Amino acid sequence: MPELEEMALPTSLTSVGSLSPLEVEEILRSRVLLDVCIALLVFICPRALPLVGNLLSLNTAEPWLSYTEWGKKYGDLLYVRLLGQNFIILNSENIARKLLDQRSSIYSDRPVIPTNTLFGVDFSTVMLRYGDEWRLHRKLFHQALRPESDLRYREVYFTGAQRLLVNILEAPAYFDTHLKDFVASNVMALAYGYEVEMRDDPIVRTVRELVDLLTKALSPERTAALAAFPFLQHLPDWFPGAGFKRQAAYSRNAPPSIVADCLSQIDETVDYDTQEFAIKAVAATAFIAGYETSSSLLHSFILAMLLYPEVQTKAQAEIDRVIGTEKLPSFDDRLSLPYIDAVLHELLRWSPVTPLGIPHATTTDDVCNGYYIPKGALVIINVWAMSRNKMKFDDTEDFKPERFMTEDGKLVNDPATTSDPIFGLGRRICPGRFAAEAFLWMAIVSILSMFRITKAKDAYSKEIPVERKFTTGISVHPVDFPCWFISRSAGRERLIRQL
Ligand code: HEM
Repeated sequence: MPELEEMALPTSLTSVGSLSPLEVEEILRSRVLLDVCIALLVFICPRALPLVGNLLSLNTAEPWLSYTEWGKKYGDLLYVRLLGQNFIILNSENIARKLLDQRSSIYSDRPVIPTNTLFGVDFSTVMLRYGDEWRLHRKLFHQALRPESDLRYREVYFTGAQRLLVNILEAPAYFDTHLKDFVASNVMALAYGYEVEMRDDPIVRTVRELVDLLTKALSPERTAALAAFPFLQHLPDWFPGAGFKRQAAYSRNAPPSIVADCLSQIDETVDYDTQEFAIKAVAATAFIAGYETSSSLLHSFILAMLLYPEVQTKAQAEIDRVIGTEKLPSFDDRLSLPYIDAVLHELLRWSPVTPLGIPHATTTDDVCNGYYIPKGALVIINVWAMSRNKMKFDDTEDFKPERFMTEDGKLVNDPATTSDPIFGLGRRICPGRFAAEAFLWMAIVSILSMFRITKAKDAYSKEIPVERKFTTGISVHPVDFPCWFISRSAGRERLIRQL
């Protein structure tokens, strides 16, 4: 494989970790890093396609298991040069905070990834280069999704959770679809103030298919198929709300949403078109960025409850003790339910949905701990390794909410759930984190209050084993598994059936 020679480190750079071609190959076994690389690789050098084929044939099952090893083997900062592109991999939270938080003016760009343009999603906040357009997007997100705005959406999350429970009661085998619909309804409400139908909403279905396609698009083997879907370049027009034009007055009476908030704040005297395009883009991004990540986490939550029934029992005991067995939990109960918050925090740690974050890029050269980091380098946040930091957490593969509880049963406050590296770092940190953690909490507490989740049984009444397995890609999702939902409260069932 002669091309691998090119991956060796150039002597002009002070290498962070000096890797032999074999070691580089080992790192490339990670399918997720590969996903990032391939998109760039095909862009930088189309002739590299045969190499892409070779790399894809590597054994890539459970790639993140090796992410924890990188730090141990190569240190906190790892440098890989691949076909002319510099990759810096941050393996520890300390170093990541030092660079991305404290030197955020250098580390807040994004690499140019050709799939975005091909799929017509280059408008998305997530992949915008560091500059004025991105700043305008962040301002709009901040107006709509800052922590104080959360209160306005509580009713939406609560109603959505009740619908989720009804859907699971009626068609438990499709729980994954119901979880996705729950997330979709929240994100649609956040973005557009749009109230989705109880089940199988046509707009949600269309957008869900699109997001599925986009998630797959980031996987390298699909790159070749991109040119086949030029219609996706018209993506923003597919979204509800895209038809609005100069309706700022109308929006003031509309339900709260990103679009309504932004329209009501629009400055009609300056550059209206730029602002209007940014509002559409921000709303569409909210769906793309929030949907897959949040529904994957909820699917992982069900998996964790199956694999750790003792955690489920403890959480349900807390709910029944605090609110009784007849009432449905609401946000007013949150402070009295610390263990449920610990479950949420542990879920984020146990199942980092984007194990290598979303790559940042440097805007100028930098030096860190005596190492030279070049301008334009791709900066990968090894979230997986951070969540497996043995200095911070013991038994890292176990689901143990107790690690976020004090001995006297209080929640450990520091750090807050929303500052978990799963939401990224620095200026590009996820602006949807406050909303996401609120509606995830609502879903978790509602499901636990209503159902005992157990392993499914086969025709011989034998439990069907469940394993913790995830798909690969830039964001990961648990592989489908069967399970049963057993109603635990006739009183609660009556309440939600009144809907
Ligand atoms: C649990 C669910 C979620 C997770 C785990 C998550 C995770 C992330 C991560 C890792 C990033 C990249 C941060 C970085 O570059 O350092 C990100 C960016 C982003 N997320 Fe989220 N996210 C979630 C939910 C949401 C929701 C619900 C929304 C919107 C309503 C949202 C909107 C965004 C946007 C707009 C960006 C791009 C920020 C930028 O590039 O400046 N996310 N998210």
